[in-house]
Amino acid sequence: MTRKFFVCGNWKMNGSKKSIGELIQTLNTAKLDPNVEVVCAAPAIYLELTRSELDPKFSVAAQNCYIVPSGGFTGEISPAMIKDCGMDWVILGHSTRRHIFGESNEFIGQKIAHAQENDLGVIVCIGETREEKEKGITDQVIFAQMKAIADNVKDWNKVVLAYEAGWAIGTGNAASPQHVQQIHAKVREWLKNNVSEAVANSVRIIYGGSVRGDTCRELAAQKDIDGFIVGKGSLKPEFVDIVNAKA
Ligand SMILES: O=C(CO)COP(=O)(O)O
Repeated sequence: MTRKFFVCGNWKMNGSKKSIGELIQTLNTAKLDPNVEVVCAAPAIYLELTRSELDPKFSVAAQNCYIVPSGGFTGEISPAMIKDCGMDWVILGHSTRRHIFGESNEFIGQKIAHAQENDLGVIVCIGETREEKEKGITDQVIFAQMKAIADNVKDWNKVVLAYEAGWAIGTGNAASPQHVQQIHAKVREWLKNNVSEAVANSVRIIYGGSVRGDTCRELAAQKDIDGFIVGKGSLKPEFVDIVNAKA
């Protein structure tokens, strides 16, 4: 089964009209591997600007959403609004959301269910913190996250799983290709045992945590690494090299 390589630039809370405009120019004119699906996740306030200026061959993602269509939820945006403004994807469960904003597995599950009801693609992040890794509970943490995800997914064709080594995010040092491959293989095995073999074979599992132009090729060569979610590296021209990691 071939899984289309998937690279998401997660801009997080970065950029301005000027810098985003420049980044979009770079992406629109770059020579990119046509076999790669590329998604840019912009801050909510720049979503429409990004969608209108970025070449239609790219998708655009929101970085979060809420669990109901509308109402008295100051500061939140809904999947219906994200769709209404022309986006196809939303990132859910990013380690920022889990560990700075205290989102639980259960809450992230509710977000997944509601985003799917609105036909939004979901890029769902899983992964362990440094503390959890040191305690030796990585598998336990990831499988609990997977259970909350699987309990809420209706359409696996619209899910991309992102394994983010929490301890590698923003450090400049990615997890080793061997570590990432091992975790991705375990996640696939979990899917085979708890969802189905077809889903285990078809769902894309991408890696995040200090992916850089110079280290992405070795990661991309691993058999269960189907792409990347990229923070800092997605704000620079280097992102083009990461998209082209398999070319
Ligand atoms: O959190 C990440 C992507 O969602 C990774 O960020 P960095 O690539 O900056 O480590």
